[in-house]
Amino acid sequence: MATEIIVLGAKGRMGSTIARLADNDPDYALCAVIEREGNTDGLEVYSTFVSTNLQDALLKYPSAVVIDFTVPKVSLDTVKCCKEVGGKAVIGTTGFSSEELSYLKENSKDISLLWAPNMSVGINVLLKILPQLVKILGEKYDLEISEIHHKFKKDAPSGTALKLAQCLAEARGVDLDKVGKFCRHGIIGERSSEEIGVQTLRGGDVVGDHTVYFLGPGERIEITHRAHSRETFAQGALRAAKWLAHQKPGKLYSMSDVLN
Ligand SMILES: NC(=O)C1=CN([C@@H]2O[C@H](COP(=O)(O)OP(=O)(O)OC[C@H]3O[C@@H](n4cnc5c(N)ncnc54)[C@H](O)[C@@H]3O)[C@@H](O)[C@H]2O)C=CC1
Ligand SMILES: O=C(O)C1=N[C@H](C(=O)O)C[C@H](O)C1
Repeated sequence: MATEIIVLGAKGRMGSTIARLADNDPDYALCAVIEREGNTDGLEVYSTFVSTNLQDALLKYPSAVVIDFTVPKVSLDTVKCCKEVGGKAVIGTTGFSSEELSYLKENSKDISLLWAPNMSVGINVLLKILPQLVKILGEKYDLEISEIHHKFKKDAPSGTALKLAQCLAEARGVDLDKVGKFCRHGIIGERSSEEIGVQTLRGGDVVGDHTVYFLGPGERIEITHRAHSRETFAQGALRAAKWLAHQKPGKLYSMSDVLN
């Protein structure tokens, strides 16, 4: 049976990619496309329910999974709405504060909720193998991350870079809030061995590049993931929705649960 989908932020770079793919794939039924008020022009191309109100769409299609790639404030409202009406949601939005992420976790006890800052297979496989590299290479290898994104991106560092940094910190058994180095400028002194640097570049139309560096004595390893197209994230989001449609609430799911 086709998985019913509601796409929120349907005119965005990600929302439009997801809506187009879902509309052309018999495994999915695009039940509704939602945009902010004053920004729905052109959405009639999908021949589906067009609205500025998620609650209306969820009441009409109670079994549908909401896919939300918008901004943090809107995604928090999505969670609230799903809780009130009884919906499920896949959230790809990044830039949440730690309090906002706690809100997602808290509500995942009551609604089926998945959040992942990067829905590509490649990044999620990388997250699985990084801890092994950290442990094998040991303390002599300094850990750094860089990310490049298009000039329209609003949050920094990227959600993926933060997730990668979190993964490295956990593998080393340290607290990212203490060892994360998000800016270097001026006479900063020598690098400490425990710090994990995260650097941001912005420009042009880069879809999303992430590099993890292991900088050791006499050598270095650089592992780079480059997204060639937003379709790689969109396919991940659709796969996550298909999976989430059959999950009960209980925890804040992530892509590692889907790809298991
Ligand atoms: N998890 C992942 O794999 C990925 C996550 N992202 C994240 O997804 C988010 C969106 O990225 P883009 O699509 O590039 O942004 P975008 O700015 O192109 O799209 C956001 C869309 O949300 C709409 N929107 C705003 N308020 C709304 C409301 N109240 N109701 C309905 N729609 C509303 C906007 O009008 C816009 O069309 C960002 O946080 C980005 O970092 C982006 C790519 C992949
Ligand atoms: O805003 C984007 O474009 C992207 N955002 C995500 C992030 O913040 O990590 C994922 C991807 O790299 C594209």
